[in-house]
Amino acid sequence: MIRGEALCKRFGDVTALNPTDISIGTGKITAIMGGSGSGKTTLLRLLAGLEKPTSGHVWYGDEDLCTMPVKRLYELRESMGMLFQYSALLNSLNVYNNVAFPLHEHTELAEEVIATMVAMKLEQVGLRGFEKLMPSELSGGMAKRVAFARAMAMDPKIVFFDEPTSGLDPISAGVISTLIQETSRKNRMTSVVVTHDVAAGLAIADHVILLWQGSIIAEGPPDAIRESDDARVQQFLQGRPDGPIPFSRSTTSYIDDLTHKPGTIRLES
Ligand SMILES: Nc1ncnc2c1ncn2[C@@H]1O[C@H](COP(=O)(O)OP(=O)(O)OP(=O)(O)O)[C@@H](O)[C@H]1O
Repeated sequence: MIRGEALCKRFGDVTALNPTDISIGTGKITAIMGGSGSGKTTLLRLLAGLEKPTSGHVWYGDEDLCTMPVKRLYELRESMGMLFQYSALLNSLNVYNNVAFPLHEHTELAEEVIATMVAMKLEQVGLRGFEKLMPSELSGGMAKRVAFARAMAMDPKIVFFDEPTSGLDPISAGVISTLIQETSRKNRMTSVVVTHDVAAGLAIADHVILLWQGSIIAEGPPDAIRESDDARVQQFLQGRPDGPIPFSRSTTSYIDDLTHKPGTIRLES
């Protein structure tokens, strides 16, 4: 179980995440959803230990990620996989070496063992036989699948996915969602998925967390979220432009900005 306790993150004047308590169930898929700028990626990065909270704790069992020695953090990272929005493949390495990268970095395994493991991971994502291609020769969907294979290379216990389906056509997005779901179930893997894709999030998750302006406004199993009577939740689920969630995030008066009143944005002269 991963547990965020009073987790809070501020960037200067911006509060990305208000103090938040959150539990991520072991072996479950948790989808973190919410509008743009609601704090999803910030929460994911805090849970993965990629960002330090302004205050609060991230507990992995009884160990606090935020205060543990760096050596222990690196050990823990070896049991984590990450798949980011922009695949982040290493451009100078072919598909084989991209997938093998964590195995080369973190293990002493013989190359033939690594080759077997890479073949298994590429088979899982339907790309066995594409080992020699370079990232520049892959479509967006293929690159995501290679990134998925790489994230799975070390058979992680926990995987963090940040917008795994963004920018993909519906079929490629469906392939990635199915891979997340099947791999999580088969390997009893803990998955945390940040997504804008409401349908995919609700379809694959065991538990959904819905954020708005840095706070959790709803959480629970997908059915409970679907049936929520919170107007903000329904506006988000239905993708309606009008409702309690405003389109504009500006806090200053438009007229004041246009007339350059003191305290509003000014152009450099
Ligand atoms: N490194 C940073 N420096 C300053 N502000 C940041 C930084 N990262 C995030 N923020 C701010 O924190 C808030 C939450 O950002 P975050 O990226 O977590 O939102 P999000 O829900 O993932 O948005 P999106 O879906 O658009 O990616 C936003 O107002 C954003 O501008």
